[in-house]
Amino acid sequence: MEPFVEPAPGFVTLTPQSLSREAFAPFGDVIETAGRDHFSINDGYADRFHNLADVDLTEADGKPLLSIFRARPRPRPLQVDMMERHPMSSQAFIPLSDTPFLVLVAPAGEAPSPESLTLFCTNGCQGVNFARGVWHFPLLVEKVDQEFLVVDRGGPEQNCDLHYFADGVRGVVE
Ligand SMILES: NC(=O)N[C@@H](O)C(=O)O
Ligand code: NI
Repeated sequence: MEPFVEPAPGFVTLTPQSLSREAFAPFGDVIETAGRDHFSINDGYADRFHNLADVDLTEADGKPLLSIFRARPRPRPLQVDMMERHPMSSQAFIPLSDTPFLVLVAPAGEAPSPESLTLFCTNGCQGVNFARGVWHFPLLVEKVDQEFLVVDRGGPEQNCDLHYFADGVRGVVE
């Protein structure tokens, strides 16, 4: 797959905003228990926070996959030179430790511009589910390796489009 090449170099410094269900709604779901409906199960010995994300994995007989990613911190300042998307499915990242991480996204649709990037920081108790086609930068963990439960789609199709900016954009957190 030939990567897209952004015609005009962009240069933005990205400042993270706190992740919230409302702010992230254009990009997918926030996976958390705070403020979410739940009901008692197992004779009262557990609460079920039910159906927290739109898990969209069955396009063209896709197979739901459950994996663990161990992400390592990237050098800072981060040169954001690309974004990716999955046109056939959603992709969820649920942290296995209560450590904040960064989430860099752009709306689904045409190739992202530097100006269309939005950077979030989680509170350590949140995961995210990228809706189908939403542009995102690969996992951005802060200072230490961090593991995530990942729920995404398996199948023979090419389900990962890459978009490269012309000269990259600098930013994220120094
Ligand atoms: N490459 C891979 O399996 N995962 C990416 O899609 C990602 O968003 O981390
Ligand atoms: Ni991805």
